[in-house]
Amino acid sequence: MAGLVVTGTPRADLAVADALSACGVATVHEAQGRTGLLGSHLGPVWPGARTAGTAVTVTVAPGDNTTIAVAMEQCRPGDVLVVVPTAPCDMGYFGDLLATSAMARGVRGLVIEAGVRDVADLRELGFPVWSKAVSAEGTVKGTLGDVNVPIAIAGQIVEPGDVIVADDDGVVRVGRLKAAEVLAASKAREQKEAGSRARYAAGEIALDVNDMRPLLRKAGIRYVDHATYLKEQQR
Ligand SMILES: O=C([O-])CC(=O)C(=O)O
Ligand SMILES: [Mg+2]
Repeated sequence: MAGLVVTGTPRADLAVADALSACGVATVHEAQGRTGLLGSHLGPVWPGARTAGTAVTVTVAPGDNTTIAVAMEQCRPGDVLVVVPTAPCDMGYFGDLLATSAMARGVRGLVIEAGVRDVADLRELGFPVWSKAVSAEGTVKGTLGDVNVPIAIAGQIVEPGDVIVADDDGVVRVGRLKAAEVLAASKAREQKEAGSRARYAAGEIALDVNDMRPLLRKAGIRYVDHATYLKEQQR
């Protein structure tokens, strides 16, 4: 039965969320063992959007945004709304009015596996949104979903209070209790990449920076000069 609103959900540490945001989605995804990435069909509705915060999870009935209004009351500064319909329906559940309300409550963004509208206003407001679709078609009100229960969205399970990190590359979820560990791994990866970047800038190529030559030999790579290649073709 829908209509459940769980209150008092523990949240991940916002300082850790901010530090993960500085590392970026790609680094965080790699650092947590290439897990947690939401499907690439969720993209930023305006370029340059970047956020991180703690998930307030929301299920909505298809074509009905009632539960987003219910969830807004549960939001605290630093939260990110993570919304999925209980059956696919890409209508515009969220626009500039709900964004204005969210910003007033300190909500840092929206991730939704469905549609949003008023995109020019969302960009103007600077409210970051990652969605599956843009649709001017509005939703109705009256049927309930749930707030702050675990949800399946874009191929991942998101638990309320998890860290959500989102930027131009997509959206990644980091488990609340793993966040500090993933941050340490992300920082280590950033340091390693800084070393690689310096070598690339100095003219080295990936084959050497990543020590790939033994791997190529094992895979059977063969270099032939052009004349030999032609002769081989004529055989
Ligand atoms: O009001 C709605 O249903 C969604 C919307 O367009 C807004 O938030 O501005
Ligand atoms: Mg609107």
